[in-house]
Amino acid sequence: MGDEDWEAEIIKPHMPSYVPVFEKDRYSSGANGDTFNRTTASSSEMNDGPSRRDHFMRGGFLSGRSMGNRDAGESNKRENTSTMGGFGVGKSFGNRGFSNKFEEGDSSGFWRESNNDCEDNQTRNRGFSKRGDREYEQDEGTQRTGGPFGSRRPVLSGAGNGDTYQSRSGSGSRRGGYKGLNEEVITSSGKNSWKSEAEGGESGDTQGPKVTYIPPPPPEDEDSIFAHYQTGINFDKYDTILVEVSGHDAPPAILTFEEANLCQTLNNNIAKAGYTKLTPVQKYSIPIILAGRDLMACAQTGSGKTAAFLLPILAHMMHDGITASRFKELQEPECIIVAPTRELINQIYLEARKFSFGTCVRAVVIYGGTQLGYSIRQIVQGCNILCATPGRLMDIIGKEKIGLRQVKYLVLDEADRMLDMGFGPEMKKLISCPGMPSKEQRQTLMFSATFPEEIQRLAGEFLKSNYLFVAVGQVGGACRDVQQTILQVGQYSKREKLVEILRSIGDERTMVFVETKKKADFIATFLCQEKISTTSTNGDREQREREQALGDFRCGKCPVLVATSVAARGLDIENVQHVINFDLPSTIDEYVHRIGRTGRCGNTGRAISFFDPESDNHLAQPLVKVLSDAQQDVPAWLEEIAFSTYVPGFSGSSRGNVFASVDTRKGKSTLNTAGFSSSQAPNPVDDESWD
Ligand SMILES: Nc1ncnc2c1ncn2[C@@H]1O[C@H](COP(=O)(O)OP(=O)(O)OP(=O)(O)O)[C@@H](O)[C@H]1O
Repeated sequence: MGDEDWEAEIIKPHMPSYVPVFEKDRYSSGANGDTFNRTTASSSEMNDGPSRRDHFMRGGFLSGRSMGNRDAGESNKRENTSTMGGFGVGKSFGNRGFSNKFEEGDSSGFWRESNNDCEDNQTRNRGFSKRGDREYEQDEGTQRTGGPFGSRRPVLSGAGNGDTYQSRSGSGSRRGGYKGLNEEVITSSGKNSWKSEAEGGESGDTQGPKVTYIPPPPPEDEDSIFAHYQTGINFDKYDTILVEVSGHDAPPAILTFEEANLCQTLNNNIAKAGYTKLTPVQKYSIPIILAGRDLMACAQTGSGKTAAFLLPILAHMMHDGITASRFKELQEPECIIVAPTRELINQIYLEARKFSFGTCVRAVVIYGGTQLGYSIRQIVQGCNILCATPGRLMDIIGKEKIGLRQVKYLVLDEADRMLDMGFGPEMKKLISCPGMPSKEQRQTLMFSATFPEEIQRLAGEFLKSNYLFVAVGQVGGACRDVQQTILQVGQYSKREKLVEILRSIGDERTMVFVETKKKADFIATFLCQEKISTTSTNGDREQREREQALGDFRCGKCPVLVATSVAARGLDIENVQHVINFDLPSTIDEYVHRIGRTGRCGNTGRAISFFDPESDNHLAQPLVKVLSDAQQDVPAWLEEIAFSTYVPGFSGSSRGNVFASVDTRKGKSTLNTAGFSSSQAPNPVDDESWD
């Protein structure tokens, strides 16, 4: 595939100038061989017949009927030349503009490692994230070795940034905004130095253009604040999901919002938000948080975890009174919420703003890729709930724009991500910051749909020893409202298959996940060329572009969003009916989060994943488990691959890398058919295990 002519494939489409230019030699070797005009799907894909392997049944894999998406027709509903320009609204790609040099004048040592938000951290993960964000690792690989598109040079032309190659940094750093520990900059003095995005951006450091982006303010009218989508037909089925609470003296669950005894304003806001009934995670978490207990809660994607922590925190704040006022010079928020991506933290902020509507509680959001001065101005106007991505939060703390002494609630959303090798060090620094109340003095709350055991152990450092653990359904399990299909598609057939599926889908909103940032751009351009209205978001795009892309997708202007894992977690977008894993992620947890962008809040959705036996075999076994546990059909060929790559002891015992099946304090566990655990041996949380 080395001599594919990529330029020939990306013939100048009738698109606005914003679409990135793909230079021939930068894609020419096409290492992934993703040839556009190939016609045949993998023949094995046609063979996923109903045969079953008894050994899999014995091995704990449930079998269903074979499946496969054969119904992808040739409908051309998506064809719409007038919308081709959906991808890439705004400026050209690549000219990201933050300094990646860290010459922080702040004295504290930890600033040396401070960095920016989610993706900054994810970028920083490259090379040492245990859980592997292929987007970033792959991108770095691309820089070094030619990567999936066979380029030795940066792929997207960066207007004006010169694309200076730095040996240890990924593309993101050059394009601004995505730097991290591995983005060392050698200063003129010859010393290594580190500079936060904010520093570079605000100080006008020559390493990159200033970050001047000020996000548009969200609509202020009540209708917009309380806009919501309808719960789906399966919302009531949530009641049948089993819940396990572990830890001592757990308060009983509540069954209705009334039982929570919230103040009238909160109740009004809940009603205006269209919430009439609690979801299981809310039934259990709200009383636990109201009782002042620390909590680690794990519940399926789209099942209302955000309100599960926001409502009781707000209730406490309303009850106890708040101290922050717009007239105070140093703002001291009572609550800090952190999440791994800019878009997700913005979404959480909007939820906080909704539920605190008409109260004296003021929520503020700050995240990377926006002007630091803007973040500061938001804070100084009064800040009770600070929603932040980690990098921007540490920048603001370092600049002494907030004090931490009043922090009573620390929330880690997508907590397993926040504690992994990428963000974990940052979080550890946060809890060690001067003024931050100790874990005994604050309430710490962690939420996610996945919670690997090793991450649960790390969490002990953040939580009081008597924290409660709530598991709704199967921890790490996929949402059952998502119909999952795995197709065997070799890398050379993926694009053709994607187009076939998208054409059969018509205008239904679809998220397409790919492995690398550059591939996201490329596939989006390719789809536009195919007259499928598409936009794209990934860590190489400027924040303004990311928000524009998400906005275009949300409002339906572009029904297809091509994204990297940056969009895998937390995003709650109405009416996403399909998720397509063009590339499977490197971990099964990421798969669970990705497909959770559809099938939310009782609605149904579909997820189609391209399984490439050349690269995805390591996922066969966990995939079979996830499919089986979610009562989905398991293709025979997938079982076969899973069996041939069988790892003894995998099934349910030491998930570690597969399922955090239970509260780790209970020891190794097995899952019964209902998805609940039985403890076998004590394995207390190891407070010392963080390193
Ligand atoms: N009790 C409820 N009644 C009606 N709608 C609800 C209720 N709770 C939450 N929702 C809605 O359900 C959707 C999903 O909620 P949310 O984003 O909090 O899910 P989540 O569990 O955090 O998902 P993820 O794991 O993907 O982050 C949101 O639109 C939210 O407003």
